[in-house]
Amino acid sequence: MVVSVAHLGPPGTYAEAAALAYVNWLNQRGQQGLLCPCPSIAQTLRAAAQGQADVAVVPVENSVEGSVTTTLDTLWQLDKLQIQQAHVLPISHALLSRAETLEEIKTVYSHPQALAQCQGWLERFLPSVQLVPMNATTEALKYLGEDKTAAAIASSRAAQLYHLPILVCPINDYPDNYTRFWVLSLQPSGGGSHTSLAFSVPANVPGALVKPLEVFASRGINLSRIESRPTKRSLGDYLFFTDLEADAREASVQSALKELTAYTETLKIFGSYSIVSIGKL
Ligand SMILES: O=C(O)C(=O)Cc1ccccc1
Repeated sequence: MVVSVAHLGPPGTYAEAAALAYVNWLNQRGQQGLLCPCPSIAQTLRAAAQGQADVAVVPVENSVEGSVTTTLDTLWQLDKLQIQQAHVLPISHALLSRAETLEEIKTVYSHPQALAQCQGWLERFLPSVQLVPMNATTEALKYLGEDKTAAAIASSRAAQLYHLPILVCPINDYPDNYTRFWVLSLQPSGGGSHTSLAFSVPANVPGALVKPLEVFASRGINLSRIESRPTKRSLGDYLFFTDLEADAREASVQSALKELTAYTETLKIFGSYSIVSIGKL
């Protein structure tokens, strides 16, 4: 069987690199993967949720810029996708352009995460350019051939794919720049070292968050991340995305999740999975 793997396109994105890492992992187990580029992160997740692709590979968190909020918000809405794996990828950004010098550049295109991860470099070396956010780091690359005043922030792999010169690399503000990607599908997750879930609390009262957290603390279950997102119902009303350093099949986690339902309004469990690291770490 060929596994179709939806990811943020056009080809050459960091999400595609993560999807390729997953396809490699499949190949080592005698399976084939087929890459399916999608126009946005939300559409990537929907492709898997609606069965147009077998799995979706999406960025979820960056070590410098934090959460990829579209991923968290779409996952909460879609409900039924389960995390199969996490991949951690080192991210090295390059400035791609047909310009010969930095002085010629008037516009820089990229994904908002990439623009944010290079903001210090951009302020220092290109303080007057117009920064244009795109759906993906590679979205503007096909236009760079015609316009010498345009540049884009993307990977060196993207530069090769689109036959574009690299003017400067790396340009990310922090050398230790990593992004975590999730591989999700409609299949039940296979278990592993981490469990991700999200919940809303019944009322905005003192202790509304302490109680759910105590459920884990009292059982010695470590949380590796907690991230709040607006419920979009009213100002100050939040969802809490939480990662546990434990497998949901462990008895202590099972009993914690059972108790948690008493202190939460809606609880969604996105599954237990292992983390695969790629490249230098
Ligand atoms: O646009 C891309 O290439 C993506 O995969 C999104 C992204 C952007 C910057 C860092 C990590 C992921």
